[in-house]
Amino acid sequence: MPVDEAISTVSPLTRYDWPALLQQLDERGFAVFPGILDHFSCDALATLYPHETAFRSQVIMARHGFGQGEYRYFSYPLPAIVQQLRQQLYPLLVPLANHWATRLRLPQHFPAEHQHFITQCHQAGQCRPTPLLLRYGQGDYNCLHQDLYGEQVFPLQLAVLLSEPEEDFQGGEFVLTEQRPRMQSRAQVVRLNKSDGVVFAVSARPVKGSRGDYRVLQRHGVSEVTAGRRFTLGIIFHDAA
Ligand SMILES: O=C(O)CCC(=O)C(=O)O
Ligand SMILES: [Fe+2]
Repeated sequence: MPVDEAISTVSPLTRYDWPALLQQLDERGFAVFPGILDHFSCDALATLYPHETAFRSQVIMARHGFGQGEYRYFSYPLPAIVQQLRQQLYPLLVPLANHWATRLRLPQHFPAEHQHFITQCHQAGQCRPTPLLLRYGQGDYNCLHQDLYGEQVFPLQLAVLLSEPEEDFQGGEFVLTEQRPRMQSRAQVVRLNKSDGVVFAVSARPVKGSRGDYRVLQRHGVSEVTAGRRFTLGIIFHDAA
C-alpha cells in the first residue's frame, strides 16, 4: 500500500478550545496543540523521509550554516494528511493573522480559504511548496531562524513533533526567542510530546504596550539532539519563490 494511503485523516481541529488557544497565541506568540496527529500518522510521515519521490528538494543544514541535520520539502501534491492539516488549520488562524496585520499596520489581508492565499502566493511568484520533514540525529540541531520565502508571508506556522522525547531521542528541545525593541532577547523552551503541534509566529507579531502596539520578532530553532533520532513535520502556509 502506498505510504500516503496508510495515513489516516486529520481529526477535526474544532475539538480544541480555540478562544483559549488564540488568546495564548496572541499573548505569547505560540500555543501547543496536544495530539494534533495520531501516533500512527506520525510514524507514517517519518517513514516517508527516505521516499525521494515525495519531495522536491533536500537541504543538508551544515552546508548552509543552518545547523546540523537535514530536511526535505514535499512536492505538490502534498501527502493527503499534510494537505488536510494545512488547509484545515489555515482558516482557524486567519482572524488572528488579520488582526495582527491591522495592528502592525501592514496592508496584507488574508483570504478566508487557504487555496485563495496560495493563488496570491503563486501570482507573486511564490510557487514552490514549503511543508517539510526534518530529520535530526545525534549531535544535530537547528539554528534560530525565520521561515520567510518571499514577500507573501502568513504570520503563523505549525511544527508537529513526530518522535517521542526520552524514548526516540534525548535533548532536541523546540526553542523560541523573541526580540523586543531596545530590550535583550528572551528564550522559551516549548515542551512537546510525540504528536503534539506547536503553532507559533513566523516573524513579527504585535504586543500591547503602554503607548500602543509594538513589534516583536520571533525566531525558532531546536537545541542539540544528544541521542537518538528526531523527526518533525513543518507546515508553513505561504509558498516559496
Ligand atoms: O524541528 C523542529 O522542531 C523545528 C522545525 C522547523 O524549523 C519548522 O518546522 O519550521
Ligand atoms: Fe523552521
